[in-house]
Amino acid sequence: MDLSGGPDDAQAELDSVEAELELVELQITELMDKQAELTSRRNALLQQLEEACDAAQSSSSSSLKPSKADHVMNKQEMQRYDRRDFPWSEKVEQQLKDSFNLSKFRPLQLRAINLTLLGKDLFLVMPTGRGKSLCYQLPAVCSTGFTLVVTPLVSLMEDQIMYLKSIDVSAAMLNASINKESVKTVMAGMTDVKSPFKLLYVTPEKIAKSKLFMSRLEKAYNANLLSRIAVDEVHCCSQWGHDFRPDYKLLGILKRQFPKVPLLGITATATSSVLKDCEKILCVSQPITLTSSFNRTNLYYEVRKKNSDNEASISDIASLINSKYKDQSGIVYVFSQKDAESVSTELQKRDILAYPYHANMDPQDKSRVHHKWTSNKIRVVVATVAFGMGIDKPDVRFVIHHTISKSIENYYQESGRAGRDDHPADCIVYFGFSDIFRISTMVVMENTGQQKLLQMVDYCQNFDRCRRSLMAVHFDEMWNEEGCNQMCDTCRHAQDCITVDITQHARQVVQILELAASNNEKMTPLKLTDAWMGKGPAKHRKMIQTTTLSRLKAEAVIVQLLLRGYLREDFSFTPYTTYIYIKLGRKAPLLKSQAHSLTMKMRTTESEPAEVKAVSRKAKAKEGKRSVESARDGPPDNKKTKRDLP
Ligand SMILES: Nc1ncnc2c1ncn2[C@H]1C[C@H](O)[C@@H](COP(=O)(O)OP(=O)(O)OP(=O)(O)O)O1
Ligand SMILES: [Mg+2]
Ligand SMILES: [Zn+2]
Repeated sequence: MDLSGGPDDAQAELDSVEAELELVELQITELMDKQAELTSRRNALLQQLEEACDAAQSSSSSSLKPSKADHVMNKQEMQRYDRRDFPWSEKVEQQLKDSFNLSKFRPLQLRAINLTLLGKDLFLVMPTGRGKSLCYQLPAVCSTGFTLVVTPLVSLMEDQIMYLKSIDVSAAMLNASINKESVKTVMAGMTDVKSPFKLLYVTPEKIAKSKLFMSRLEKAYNANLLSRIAVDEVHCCSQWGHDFRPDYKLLGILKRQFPKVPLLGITATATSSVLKDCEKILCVSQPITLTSSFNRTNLYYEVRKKNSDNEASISDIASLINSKYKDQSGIVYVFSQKDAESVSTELQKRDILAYPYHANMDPQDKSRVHHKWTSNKIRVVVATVAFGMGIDKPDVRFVIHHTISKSIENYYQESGRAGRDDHPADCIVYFGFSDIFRISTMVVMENTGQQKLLQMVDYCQNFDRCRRSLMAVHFDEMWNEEGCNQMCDTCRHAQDCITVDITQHARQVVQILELAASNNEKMTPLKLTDAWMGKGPAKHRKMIQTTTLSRLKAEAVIVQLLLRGYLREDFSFTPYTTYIYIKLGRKAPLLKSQAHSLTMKMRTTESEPAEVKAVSRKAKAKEGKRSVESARDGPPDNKKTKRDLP
């Protein structure tokens, strides 16, 4: 080894080699991520092709195929459970009309009902508002004994019991608000061969904590009176589901103690990995999973930029409600209880009959608001997520998010309150930069909280892909772009979007953060944007290149850099609050390479500052070969600023 230049030179070269190695490793990681993404896409397509071939073969050949296990049946094999010649079919049809006053089944309902009546364990994944409850209510009415229904919320139970009473189906519930006398009556009814109720609703806590209840269940089981177990909102079993509830974890006892009773797990929002987890927790082996498309075809999805001025943002919402949705019923979702109070007051000031709803209100006040809204005495409920599962008003014409949801699953559930009568309805999110960080501090403790929030941000920041296609990813669904039918803003306004080169912008942001780090200064998202826009302290302005992008665009670039890993959030906890700072992400060093370039999609509807240039096809083709010259393509030197970075 030649150390003739002395140890200092060697050290300097070693540093530079190490820096370069780090860069190469990053590039390899990026390529490997891309490879994983493409491989998974290829596998999904191969599976789709295989299924299509299977289907073609089975319809063209009359010979019997070797029968597969039920839980891996393909679509054609599943169709035999849509028949109407089972021993119970006549009764099922009759009850559908006579008790439930419905004329026909919606997709998958009959299949689910036949499968559970055949005694199969079943997971049913169906979009919000599509009628999952019927899949256990109707079998309950057609079976001897009673169906045990596990439900996460007392309010859900009460709603269902109220509804069942109204159609003369006998149902009972056990929860903390039931008096001792009624508990006794219900417990006695569980083993009464005359079955005074067809459905018994309980919370998971009841099963986990009441030995008396478990012993009654056992008696009912031995007397063949426990006909079925339905676990509603089954995703609550899994830590990976968005509404995890610890007591759901103990429900495995049901299948272990009562193995002969068919179990029906129901949800609108479980991914396949969540379902696998639920399967383990509930101790069901290889249940049949019925999944209907998550797609609610009558819902129009749209994202709007939220005005950073609070008053103005509420005025935007109010004028929308007062014009497009005049006299119609809707929900405005907000971030906090405080927001629920203040936004509803502001909407009232603007002539909208709006009331707040949140977890901290008296139960009577909550049910009063719910009731008045259901009976159209008030038009708008301004609610936190407490107003969600089980809200079943058919004619909700709009669900507006004043603040983004904390995950796509949550958004799907919340927006799913709209249009349950199958008539068109709108789901609109107001997407604001500072809201991202408000929610971030709330979800920081959750294992996958940050990741899920960023997926929601990605949904909002996206301008070119169909909003439904982004949701499909979360429900493991293969998405065919035609399925949207122009029912989202990106499909409807696809032409309003261009690709812009943001490499130079990204470098400027990175430089600001490097400078801040060298001064031991922490940058909040607001401070970073201000500094970049030349609104920071004068001493900084001399040292950094400020941007001529509009604030909205500058924020969009920062969000994009966060989403792509060039920036990251960093949290600092005090006993009173959590602070959020922006730091360099793991991909930031890639920007050191002149060949590296970054693009993003932007809306053209807002006027474009000169330096954000659309990337032409030609330029894109050259992207791989970008060099020092293209780095000079950046913004013209801003007169106010001087480049003086270390
Ligand atoms: N076959 C049908 N025909 C017409 N309406 C139906 C049918 N089945 C159910 N419904 C109605 C009844 C309810 O008002 C509405 C929603 O049903 P429900 O069972 O509460 O939805 P869900 O449980 O799938 O939604 P969520 O996920 O929000 O709980 O649909
Ligand atoms: Mg339901
Ligand atoms: Zn679309």
